[in-house]
Amino acid sequence: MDILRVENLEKDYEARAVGPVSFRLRAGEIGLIVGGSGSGKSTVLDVLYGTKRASRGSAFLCVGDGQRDLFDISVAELVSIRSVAIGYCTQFLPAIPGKLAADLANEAAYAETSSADITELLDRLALPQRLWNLPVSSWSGGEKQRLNIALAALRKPALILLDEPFSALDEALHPVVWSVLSALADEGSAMLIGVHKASSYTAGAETLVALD
Ligand SMILES: Nc1ncnc2c1ncn2[C@@H]1O[C@H](COP(=O)(O)OP(=O)(O)OP(=O)(O)O)[C@@H](O)[C@H]1O
Repeated sequence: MDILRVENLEKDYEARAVGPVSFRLRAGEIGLIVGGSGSGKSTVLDVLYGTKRASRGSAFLCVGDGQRDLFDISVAELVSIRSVAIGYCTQFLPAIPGKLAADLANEAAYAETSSADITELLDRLALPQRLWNLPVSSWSGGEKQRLNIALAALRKPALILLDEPFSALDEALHPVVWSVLSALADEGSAMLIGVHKASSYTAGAETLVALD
């Protein structure tokens, strides 16, 4: 089943930045948007999340029993759809001063998620306990990036957008993060990941959009 169907997405700034781009993403599929710096990966993810407006095109997302065009809905409906169906891991976690990882994780998790499950996930992502009671604003870039992924993994939305999820991580952590993303896909979340290039650890993910 297609969870997302994008048709002729275009984004212009002063000049054309992206498109037209069309692709489909199935439930449980990991799809890549591949392209060099400045090719438009973040722009595609931003317009799907609604932080930027598409200039033309459609993006049909399965919501409940129907489909909604993310480019043709009210702000209120977009906010409501995001809260249940879309997660966005940007390259940088906008940390609220004073917020602890434990607070963020508890807010993201469903009521039935046990604290042992949260602990296990943070451990798997190599986020040791010594960090949990430190404000997230003091964490390193790579630690924040992994926490962002942990928060998405706890929410398990139908669609997760990830912008360069490996950019601040050393190579040893790439398969660690990939295994968490693969497990999420196995549970049914579809993922769209912007990366500079496909690599060995992204094996199994299809390149849906090649930009340049
Ligand atoms: N608000 C804006 N106004 C004008 N041009 C913009 C704006 N935002 C992005 N661009 C341009 O659009 C193009 C695509 O940018 P985008 O950030 O999507 O690229 P990217 O592939 O994600 O790059 P990177 O890998 O470096 O993060 C770039 O040339 C960028 O300068």
